[in-house]
Amino acid sequence: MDEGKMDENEWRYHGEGNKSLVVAHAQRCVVLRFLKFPPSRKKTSEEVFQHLQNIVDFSKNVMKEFLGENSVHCGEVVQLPLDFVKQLCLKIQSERPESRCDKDLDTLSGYALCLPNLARLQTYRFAEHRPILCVEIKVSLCQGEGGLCCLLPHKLIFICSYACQYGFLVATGKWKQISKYCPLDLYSGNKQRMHFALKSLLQEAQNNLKIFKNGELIYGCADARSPAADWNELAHHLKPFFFPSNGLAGGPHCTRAVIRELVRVITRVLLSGSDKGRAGALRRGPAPRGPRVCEASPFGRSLRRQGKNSPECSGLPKGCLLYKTLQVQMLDLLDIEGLYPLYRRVERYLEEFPEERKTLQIDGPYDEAFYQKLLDLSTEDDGTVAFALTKVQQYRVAMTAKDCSIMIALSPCLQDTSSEQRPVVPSSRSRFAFSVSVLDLDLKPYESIPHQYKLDGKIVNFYSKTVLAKDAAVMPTRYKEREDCTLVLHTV
Ligand SMILES: O=P(O)(O)O[C@@H]1[C@@H](OP(=O)(O)O)[C@H](OP(=O)(O)O)[C@H](O)[C@H](OP(=O)(O)O)[C@H]1OP(=O)(O)O
Ligand SMILES: Nc1ncnc2c1ncn2[C@@H]1O[C@H](COP(=O)(O)OP(=O)(O)OP(=O)(O)O)[C@@H](O)[C@H]1O
Repeated sequence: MDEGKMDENEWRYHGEGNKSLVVAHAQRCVVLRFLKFPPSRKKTSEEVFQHLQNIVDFSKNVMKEFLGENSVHCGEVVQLPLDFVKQLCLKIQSERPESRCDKDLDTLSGYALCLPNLARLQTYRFAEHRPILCVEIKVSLCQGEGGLCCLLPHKLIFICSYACQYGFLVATGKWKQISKYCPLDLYSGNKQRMHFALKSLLQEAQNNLKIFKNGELIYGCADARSPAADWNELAHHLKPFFFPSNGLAGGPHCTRAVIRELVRVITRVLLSGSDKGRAGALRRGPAPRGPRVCEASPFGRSLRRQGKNSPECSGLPKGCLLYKTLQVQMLDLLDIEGLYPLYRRVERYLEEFPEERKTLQIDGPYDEAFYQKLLDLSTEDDGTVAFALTKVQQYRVAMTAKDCSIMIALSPCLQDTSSEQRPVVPSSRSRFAFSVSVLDLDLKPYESIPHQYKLDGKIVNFYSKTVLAKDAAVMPTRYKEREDCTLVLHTV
């Protein structure tokens, strides 16, 4: 990219989250990822540069190590002409969803990240000329055992932390309605449960699912408050990919068939082995944690009705990206209640020795030494700041993996599949070359720990009150269906 000759007309709005905004080049397979800040909180150019460089270093030295070379794209920091950034900002403003406009794109520093456009191409080296379908899944919280345990009249049940949080977010108005999606189903490795999770995401995409065709968003909410998407329209877009040469008639039968194919292909891709990463080698204590069954998932409830109440072992193949992200999510050997006192220990130390913040690598550099310390999974607290710090850093990395997105790109194979350079996944009427990547691997800031602690307290409070008050108006429908809880016990 020639940063000297930038023309805003060659770039278009692509998407944004809470902290960054992405624009894509109209012809080339690259994106620019800008930071966003609240209007009152501007940062200096040096701070923005350092923040972006930290993102690159963390991807390169930590996440690439854990998740593998091919799944993580670190990108590079680029400096752009300020005039270009200002014009670009004006050009895209009208396309931004209203709910994201509480923060402004950083137009002052001139720095951004340049990354491959994962919605358009499959690997860095390979420029695509074929149609590309791309599915982005924000996996969301999937702690092995995080969540709430409730004591019912006859049994103890478990609600995963995702369901707890979403029940809370629906009640507080952030999301329209509770989704049937449960990360524990997606991470179960059981095909039926994974199909159910993916269909649930397709029904209620919220901020968890987006589908792009040739780089354009065709499905999923650009805005939390967008109306529900239409399966018939989605099937119309997908039909040429999954039923290329047959005259499958339109209508509900066709829609179902196309959606079923999509769900099957995505499941196969998610279960496929990817390149090496060291997450699988993370040593754990005697009882390995893994996804169990969540009461809030209709699938989980039906398993319980069949008497399959005990946690299932994770059936994910070790080489697949889901397995590796799960291992990183489980780096938090302590939940937030256990971690908070350790965070306070580090805080007290920093209050006394503020100059130590740098040596402790609280805000970077995220280098090889930082990575090595993450591998220490000991749980015996010797009362030191070093122990507390390791747990705090592991917690931050685990939170990052819980909030990342997986991007799956599918491109129909040419007749001669033997010439494919990449792995191939079959569907019933076609074959796709595919790639799987991970997005949004920005390390959660140290300061997010008190936020998590407060949020956790609010969620527990919300559930205690909701369950105990049996408030039919606030209680999500699927909790209403079951017996009332007599007591919400504790977070686990
Ligand atoms: O605060 P939470 O738990 O609601 O999670 C935030 C997410 O909200 P969600 O629960 O998915 O609706 C939030 O997602 P949205 O912006 O709502 O799509 C972000 O992922 C946020 O991360 P960051 O601040 O951008 O690093 C997430 O913040 P972190 O807590 O992971 O830092
Ligand atoms: N390299 C990329 N290629 C294609 N699309 C991308 C790329 N990086 C980001 N995007 C798109 O831009 C969107 C916003 O990016 P990202 O998730 O990194 O933002 P964020 O503000 O960090 O998100 P969050 O709110 O989850 O923290 C993504 O959902 C994805 O659709």
